[in-house]
Amino acid sequence: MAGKIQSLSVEEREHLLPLLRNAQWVEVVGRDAIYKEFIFKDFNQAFGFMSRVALQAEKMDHHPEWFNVYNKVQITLSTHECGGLSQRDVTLATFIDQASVL
Ligand SMILES: C[C@H](O)[C@H](O)[C@H]1CNC2=NC(N)=NC(=O)C2=N1
Repeated sequence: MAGKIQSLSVEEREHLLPLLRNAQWVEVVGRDAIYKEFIFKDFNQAFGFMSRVALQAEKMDHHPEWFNVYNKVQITLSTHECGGLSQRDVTLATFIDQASVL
């Protein structure tokens, strides 16, 4: 197994959280996690997006918590291993944003 995943440091948070907020990710209240809602034209678009994210999540071995109804996909990212936000969440969030506009 790879080394322990580190929670984001205070300095990393000061740098990264404003970037995530600019991209409409919000910090979850009461939990060290980020959340964003995506709305698509229809279920087909939403599920295509989810398929792209699923393949990447498997590659990264880092998986979103998500909820889908029809054209809506709500996603929460956090790293269980460190009990909060890690660089992996930032990397996956960036991928997810790119995958949402394909
Ligand atoms: C055993 C497996 O590698 C771990 O449970 C992985 C899988 N996917 C994961 N996904 C997320 N979001 N956080 C984790 O800590 C995590 N750990």
